[in-house]
Amino acid sequence: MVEATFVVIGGGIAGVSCAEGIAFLAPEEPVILISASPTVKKVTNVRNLTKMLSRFDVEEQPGRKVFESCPNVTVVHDTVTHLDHENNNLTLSSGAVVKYGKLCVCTGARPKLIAPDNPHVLGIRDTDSVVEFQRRLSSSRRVVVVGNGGIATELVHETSNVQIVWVIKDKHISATFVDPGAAEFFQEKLIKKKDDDDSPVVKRMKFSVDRGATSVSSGAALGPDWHANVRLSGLSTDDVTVEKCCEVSHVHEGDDEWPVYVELTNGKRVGCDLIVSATGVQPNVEPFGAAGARIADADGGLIVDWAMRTTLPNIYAAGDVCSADWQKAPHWFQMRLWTQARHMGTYAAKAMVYDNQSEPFLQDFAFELFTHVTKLFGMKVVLLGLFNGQTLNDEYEILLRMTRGQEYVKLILKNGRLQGAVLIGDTDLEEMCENLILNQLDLTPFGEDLLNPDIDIEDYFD
Ligand SMILES: Cc1cc2nc3c(=O)[nH]c(=O)nc-3n(C[C@H](O)[C@H](O)[C@H](O)COP(=O)(O)OP(=O)(O)OC[C@H]3O[C@@H](n4cnc5c(N)ncnc54)[C@H](O)[C@@H]3O)c2cc1C
Ligand SMILES: NC(=O)C1=CN([C@@H]2O[C@H](COP(=O)(O)OP(=O)(O)OC[C@H]3O[C@@H](n4cnc5c(N)ncnc54)[C@H](O)[C@@H]3O)[C@@H](O)[C@H]2O)C=CC1
Repeated sequence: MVEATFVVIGGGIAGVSCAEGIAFLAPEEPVILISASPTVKKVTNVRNLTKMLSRFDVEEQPGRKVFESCPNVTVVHDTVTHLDHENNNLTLSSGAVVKYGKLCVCTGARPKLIAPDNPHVLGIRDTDSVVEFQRRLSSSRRVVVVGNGGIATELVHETSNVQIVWVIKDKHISATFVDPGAAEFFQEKLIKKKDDDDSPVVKRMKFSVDRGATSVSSGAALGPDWHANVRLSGLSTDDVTVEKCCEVSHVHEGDDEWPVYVELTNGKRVGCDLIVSATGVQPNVEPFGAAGARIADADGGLIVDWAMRTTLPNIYAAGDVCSADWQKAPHWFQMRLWTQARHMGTYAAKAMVYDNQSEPFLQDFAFELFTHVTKLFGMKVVLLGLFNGQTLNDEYEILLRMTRGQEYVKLILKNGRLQGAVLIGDTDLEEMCENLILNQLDLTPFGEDLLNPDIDIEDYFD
């Protein structure tokens, strides 16, 4: 049996940030990081766009290299198969037993697939799954993409030479991140230009709305721009058909024409070579058995309090595997994203080191405001605060500014105060919006001038 004061499970962003944080705060204490993946994720090149909004790169590196400057951290490449929380120990697939003083579970999540046992259904999570997708796509004429979140949006934009049937539950595309107005704005962006092709490729969009319808592998999740160096190309010509307000009701065996068919709740039957299920994630809690299930919420995430503590003694959790269950700041909520995985991992380290010590510690400022920067359809997208009016029960006003093909700015206001913002394109408004959400200044005197491009509103607030 090996033993360490601190043990972290998971070599993704949350686990590595947690182990790095402990190594910094408690350099004399032994730390063991256990990762099922041979490489671990290292956050590099952090660029702060505002006080709270940052961008970074993620590199996959051997664990030894990532922690070469942290002699108290040992990286073990193995899989945890069992937790004995009464005796504070873990069993690994090699049979080894690791005893912990404090444990942080950062085992991430895996794709929640619509038909997990069907060989024609694929989920995207780690490098292996992308390689598999790339291989299968290269011999595909038509792919059905199910889901309307980040992965589906990226795939529809990034793949070429293939017919795509995009099956979404909602009335508009990319609904996880944007409203119908921004979705409309993006449709024009489906005219894309690929580096490997001199002429622009025009994506034709056909929409079909059924208004009556109601609406795996052990690697770490991919990093930013994961598709940048991967050629995702099929065997046909570009064509995207969006099937709105519907779901897949059945997956049927194929015939001479198509290897597989999906039946949709709008009554259509679509033949294809491959189905990508981009339908969200499911936290990895299986190794924690009945105890894990007891301390998880309905979505399967390990419930954590404001100090990232689960309800089991000495066990913390961070990143995609956990479900935040504390009195949240008015403009923050959880989404399973890498900035949150990083903040949670770093903050769990602080909680693990300082818990039970007389020195009190406060919750990190990162949990005051939801921030996310990403790219959708090749455009910069910044999401701040209650960007979709979350928790406001439709009691808010919207201020909108749009320049076709260039920018889309949506501000969410309640009682004259800014609650959230969607900033698409190079708007340069992120800092101002962040400040206005945090300080809750009454903006009523400005009216619509808040978004008047001829008035430099930032001068008022500096
Ligand atoms: C295709 C794709 C694109 C994405 N794009 C974005 C984006 O643009 N912006 C964004 O913010 N987020 C994005 N995300 C989400 C982001 O990647 C995740 O939220 C984040 O990486 C989660 O980090 P994590 O450390 O919690 O989990 P993971 O990265 O999943 O890491 C979990 C780790 O735990 C290990 N593990 C699991 N079980 C065990 C076990 N039993 N024993 C030992 N080790 C174990 C795994 O090997 C892995 O190392 C994307 C995700 C995907 C899949
Ligand atoms: N740019 C970004 O920020 C990106 C973030 N991600 C993150 O990676 C993770 C996985 O991404 P996604 O799978 O896109 O998850 P997601 O949670 O973003 O979206 C899931 C989508 O699937 C739909 N869905 C769920 N069950 C369905 C069903 N049975 N039939 C049809 N549709 C169904 C939901 O309505 C939703 O649109 C998420 O945590 C996501 O936030 C992924 C890619 C890019």
